[in-house]
Amino acid sequence: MTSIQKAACIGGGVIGGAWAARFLLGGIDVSMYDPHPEAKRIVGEVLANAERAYAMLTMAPLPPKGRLTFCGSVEEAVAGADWIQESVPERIDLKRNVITEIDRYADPEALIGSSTSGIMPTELQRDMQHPDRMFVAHPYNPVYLLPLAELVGGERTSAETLKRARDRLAPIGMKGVILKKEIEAFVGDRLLEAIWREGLWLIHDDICDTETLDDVIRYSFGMRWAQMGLFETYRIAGGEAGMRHFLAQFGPCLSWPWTKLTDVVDLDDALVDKIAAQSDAQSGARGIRELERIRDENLVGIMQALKAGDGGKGWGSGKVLADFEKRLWAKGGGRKEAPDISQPLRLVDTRVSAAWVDYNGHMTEHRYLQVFGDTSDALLRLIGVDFAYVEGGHSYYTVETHIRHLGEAKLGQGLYARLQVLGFDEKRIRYFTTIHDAQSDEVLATAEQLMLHVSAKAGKSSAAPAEILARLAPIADAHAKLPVPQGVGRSVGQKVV
Ligand SMILES: NC(=O)C1=CN([C@@H]2O[C@H](COP(=O)(O)OP(=O)(O)OC[C@H]3O[C@@H](n4cnc5c(N)ncnc54)[C@H](O)[C@@H]3O)[C@@H](O)[C@H]2O)C=CC1
Ligand SMILES: C[N+](C)(C)CC(=O)CC(=O)[O-]
Repeated sequence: MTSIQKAACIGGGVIGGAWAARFLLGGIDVSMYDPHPEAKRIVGEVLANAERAYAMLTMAPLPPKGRLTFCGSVEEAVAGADWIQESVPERIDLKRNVITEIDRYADPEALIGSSTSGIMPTELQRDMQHPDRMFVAHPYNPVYLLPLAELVGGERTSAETLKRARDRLAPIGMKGVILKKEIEAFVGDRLLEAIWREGLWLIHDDICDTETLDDVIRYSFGMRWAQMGLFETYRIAGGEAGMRHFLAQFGPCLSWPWTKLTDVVDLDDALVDKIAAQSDAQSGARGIRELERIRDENLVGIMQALKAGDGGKGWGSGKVLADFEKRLWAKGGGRKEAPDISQPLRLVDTRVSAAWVDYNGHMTEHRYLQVFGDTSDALLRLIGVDFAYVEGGHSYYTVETHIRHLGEAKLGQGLYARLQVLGFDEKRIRYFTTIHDAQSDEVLATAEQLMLHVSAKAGKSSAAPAEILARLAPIADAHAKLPVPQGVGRSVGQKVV
């Protein structure tokens, strides 16, 4: 699979800045051109929020962050780039001129994507010398978290270009979907436009205010749509008879007056004032960056939940995240330098994400187990029990865990975990892990655990092969020289009655 080596972002506002963050956090150098006098500050703030979100999103080893360079011209920015993303304002004349300028200076092999929300690529590529490599890559805000890009070719885009674009997005955790034909506003914005139009009418006609309308979405079908789309959801709504029954039952409603879709609401001053005032009352107490952070925390939580879907394989955007992490582990998970085995192994560094915090305002108990589990996985990778090993039919399963909670961890707090091997034989590994506050090193929790080597096919324990045991033995020997950690062998000792 090919990957992007160097990206150029032309336009660094809401979308261009977030594309830059997606590339940079994917380890890709970015050259940015945006004449806005505050472009550096704006992009810097978007990037800071993106880095915060990634710290919560994944514990897989991200590549070293790419280098961001601000350039004085399109020509300078596109030099050496193999993916160029145009994200200037939604005006056809401006976009066409910018894309034609990109085309003039870019490497002929470079891919040129436009972030346009609705202009047909045929319109945008009209004046290009090499239009075959130009397409729409329509992303969703925030680009650094939401994985989708609609890939749309124009009359002169080659089919190969769209395939190459899709392949290059996967390594940065994105899912490119190729549309069969171009159409204004593509698929996503056609659907959003319908709901947006209807929403404006509902406010105009005083049926509800903006807050009530948003509540209707987020407490109901908005939650459904994060995990299943329109058709799969309605198939289920058809009951056992499925889609045919759904169409038979609700088809006739389509000709009832359930929509004002074809009418365009007049956005006159009165309606603009009304919507702005309601929106201020709803959300004005918080700044945009704060709202972005809240949105990002929620999205991270949803994506992590979806990563566990479908029996742990990942579902929807959670599957894209799982695949992204698989690639990261395959690339960077096997440590380059051997760790210092004379001390308990520092195997995981992480941060408390919003989804980990419970009603007591601190990290909830099962997230400790998640960090302990991630630490066990890191030990296994270290001794050669990686994805390929598991796919080969063998693994280690945890069969016993005793956790002690000694301190609290709060939202955003940095944590790290250290693991000491207590003993092993051909089937078992016994070990002790401590979770620490990254600032003070204070121990917040400990776990004593036992893992068993298994043959997944046979469904029972089996002896680990010699090469795995040979990697484990020096660690266990070194750790045997360390003092036995406090808490080893503890059970729930306090008598309550
Ligand atoms: N905001 C959104 O939710 C989404 C927007 N889009 C699309 O992304 C594109 C950009 O939209 P936003 O980022 O929202 O707009 P924005 O207004 O936040 O950013 C546009 C940026 O382009 C810069 N710019 C203006 N002329 C330029 C030029 N000649 N060369 C380089 N930079 C120039 C501006 O200084 C500004 O920073 C549009 O095509 C929009 O339809 C796509 C998906 C979602
Ligand atoms: C409002 N918008 C048309 C610019 C929205 C998009 O294009 C996609 C999104 O992120 O909602």
